[in-house]
Amino acid sequence: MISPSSSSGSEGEEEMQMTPLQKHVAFFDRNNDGIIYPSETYRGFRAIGSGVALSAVSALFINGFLSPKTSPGKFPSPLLPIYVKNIHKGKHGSDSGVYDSEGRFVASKFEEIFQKHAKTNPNALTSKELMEMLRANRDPKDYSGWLASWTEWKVFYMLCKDKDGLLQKETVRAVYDGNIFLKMEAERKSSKKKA
Ligand code: HEM
Ligand SMILES: [Ca+2]
Repeated sequence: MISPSSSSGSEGEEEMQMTPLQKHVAFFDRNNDGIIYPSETYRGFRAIGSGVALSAVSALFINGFLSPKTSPGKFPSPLLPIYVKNIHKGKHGSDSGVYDSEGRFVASKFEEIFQKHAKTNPNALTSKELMEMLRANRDPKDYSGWLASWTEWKVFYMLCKDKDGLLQKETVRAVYDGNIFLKMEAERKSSKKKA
C-alpha cells in the first residue's frame, strides 16, 4: 500500500521505502495493515512498558488528533483510524524541524538540537536543557503545537532517560526512525523472561 509501484513487493522492500516518520509510527501498526486503530496505539504503548493509564490516554488523544488529519475521506471516522501513509499530514508546529514536511529526516536539524542545547554534555540533554529546547522551538501563539511538542518530548524523556537523567543523543536518533520502540519492546520481553 505504501509502495504501489513495487510489483514483487516483499515486506522488507516496503519498509525500505517508508519515510522515517512512517517508521516512527509503524511500530504502533501492530498488524501491519497501514492503519493504526486506538487499540493498536494502546497495545504499542503497553509493549514498550507504559502503564494502563498513560497508554489509554495516549491512544485516545493521539488517535483523536491524528485520525482526522491523516484520513483520506472528507468525513472523519468515529473508529479513529490513523493512516500511516499520510502521517506527514499529522505534523504540528513548534516542533524541532527534524522531520521535514514529507516526514524525512533532516540531519542538520538533528545536529542543531545538540549544538544549541546540549551544554552540560555534548552528546546528551538534561531535563533543563530539554525544556530550553522546547521553549526555543515555540512558534508564537501556536498553543496546540506547544502542547503537542511538550507532550511528545516529556513522555519521551520519562520513558527513555538514562540512570543519570540524561537523554542521550543516540536515543534521540533512534526515536526518529522508530528503532527505539523495537529496542524497548525487546528489552521488556527479555526482562519479563528473567523475572
Ligand atoms: C511513547 C511513544 C512516543 C514517543 C515517546 C514519541 C516521541 C516523539 C518525538 C520526540 C517526536 C519529535 C518531535 C520533534 O521533532 O520536535 C515525535 C514526532 C512525531 N510523532 Fe511521536 N512519539 C510516540 C508515539 C507516537 C505515535 C503513537 C504516533 C502516531 C501514531 C506519533 C506520531 C508522531 C508524529 C506525527 C510526529 C511528527 C511531529 C512533527 O514533527 O511535527 N508518535 N514523536
Ligand atoms: Ca493496523
